[in-house]
Amino acid sequence: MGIKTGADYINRIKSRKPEVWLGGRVIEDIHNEPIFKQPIQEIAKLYDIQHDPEYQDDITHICNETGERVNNAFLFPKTAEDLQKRSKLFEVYARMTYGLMGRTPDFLNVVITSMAHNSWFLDQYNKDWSKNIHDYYTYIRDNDLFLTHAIINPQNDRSKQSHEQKEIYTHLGTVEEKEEGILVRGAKMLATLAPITDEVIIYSFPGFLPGDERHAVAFALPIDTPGLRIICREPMQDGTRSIFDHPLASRYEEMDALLVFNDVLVPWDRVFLYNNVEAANRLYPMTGIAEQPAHQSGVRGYIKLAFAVEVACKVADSIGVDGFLHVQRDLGELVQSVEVIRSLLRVAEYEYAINEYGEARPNPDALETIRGFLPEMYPRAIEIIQTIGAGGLLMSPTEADFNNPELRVDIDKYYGGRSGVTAEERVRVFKLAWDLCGEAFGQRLLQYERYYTGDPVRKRAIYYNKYKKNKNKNVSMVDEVLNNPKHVAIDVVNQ
Ligand SMILES: Cc1cc2nc3c(=O)[nH]c(=O)nc-3n(C[C@H](O)[C@H](O)[C@H](O)COP(=O)(O)OP(=O)(O)OC[C@H]3O[C@@H](n4cnc5c(N)ncnc54)[C@H](O)[C@@H]3O)c2cc1C
Ligand SMILES: O=C(O)Cc1ccc(O)c(O)c1
Repeated sequence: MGIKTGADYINRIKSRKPEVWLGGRVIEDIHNEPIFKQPIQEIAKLYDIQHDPEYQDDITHICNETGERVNNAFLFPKTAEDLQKRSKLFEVYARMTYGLMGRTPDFLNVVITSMAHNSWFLDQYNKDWSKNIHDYYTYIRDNDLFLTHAIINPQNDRSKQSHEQKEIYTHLGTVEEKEEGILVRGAKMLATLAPITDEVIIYSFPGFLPGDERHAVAFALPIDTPGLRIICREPMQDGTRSIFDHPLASRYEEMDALLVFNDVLVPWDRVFLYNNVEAANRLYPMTGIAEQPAHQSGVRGYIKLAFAVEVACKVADSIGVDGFLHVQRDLGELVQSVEVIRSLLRVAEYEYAINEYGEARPNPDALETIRGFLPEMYPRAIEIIQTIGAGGLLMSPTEADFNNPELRVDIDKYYGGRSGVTAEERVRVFKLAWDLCGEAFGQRLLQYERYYTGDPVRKRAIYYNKYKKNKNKNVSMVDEVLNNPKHVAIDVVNQ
């Protein structure tokens, strides 16, 4: 067992019956639901290219343990070469989806790999937990499964801890221990792509306090486990819009969902952490599940930013405005922002460190800096597309208009771009741009970039506080220039 095909993935979707709610109804046939059809095809492509000689060596390897070919997301990174192999996988998957799908299978498969690789951490608390994550890693690696995750509590009252919410099981928590496992109840968000995945893993960002014990759990389950209800947000498209009119929104929408656990049984062998506030708070910082997937996020974000920047340049060129100085200034800024992220990724990959457990981790400062700046650079790219495209972004005729011969003459005349750019060429670029910068689809992509890795405000504050702590340990240049006699300047004024 090892790499699977797109058809294998689609067959798994067909055989599962998760309880998915969308627009007030239960979706009986996920595979044939128009809203999910195209995204399923996009994920299937990622499975298929594992078998394509053009990509295979870049994104898969032979597993030492089984001798089977498996995806590079399952590699325990021990060397710089391993990090490069992973980076190549992230880049190939991101290029296939233009960085617009954030939670392709590589993301969570890297999370699971990282947890399993660092199972020494769980060992300190409970040997069963570390065995469970190892077995789970082997299971998803060998069956090449696709996961979603939900690590945030629903936004009820953020001024209170989980155990202080109005009702005790608003945030997901353990109800009781059973012979077969633990019974869990309550909700967790925001599970991207949940309806079209195989499994879900639950863990949490740190933030538990004493009293939150019942909420301090981590586990994984099949997505169609009885009692697990998936409530989808309103779709950004209806699944019937044409690729001509919505070249991106018609293909790359990632559904997001709230997960409600109605007394769901988690078998003991799927429990990775339970009833332990300290372990739950340390899981994220200690098991590499911040840095390793942040490498994926960084590469994917780089491709998405580069794509948006190319769209901005094409919009400007197609209507002949890129000769104006202020437009060149804005486009130059965007091209440089792509270079900043590309350079940070190189630092992350080349200035890696091997920890005492033999795991290679990309440079965390470079990754954290990407996390800090992408949520500013990507919205800026979108804003620049909006200001360069201006009114024209709203004025594109539809595919049906193009197909009507009575209108076509006017369309060809009045919708053409600068010399050499036909009406169809210009309109197609503008429709692409509108999907990114105007449509609800594009607004979600923006929101994703701001929040996929947590609240950017608190992330920056945490980073600053870490810097301050380390800075105090090192020699301060300011103290040195003021106090070190070797560096004190001769006081020429008073001499
Ligand atoms: C499109 C999209 C897809 C996502 N996909 C996933 C996914 O697949 N899986 C997953 O688990 N998560 C996913 N996330 C969720 C993501 O992890 C959260 O959005 C993120 O952690 C922020 O949490 P929140 O949205 O609950 O915002 P909140 O934490 O509620 O923040 C709301 C506002 O209040 C402020 N605030 C709240 N609490 C505090 C505090 N204690 N101190 C100071 N300020 C505070 C914040 O600064 C912010 O301005 C996704 C998010 C988006 C937007
Ligand atoms: O922080 C990152 O950039 C990567 C990331 C995002 C969301 C997660 O759930 C996670 O474990 C890691």
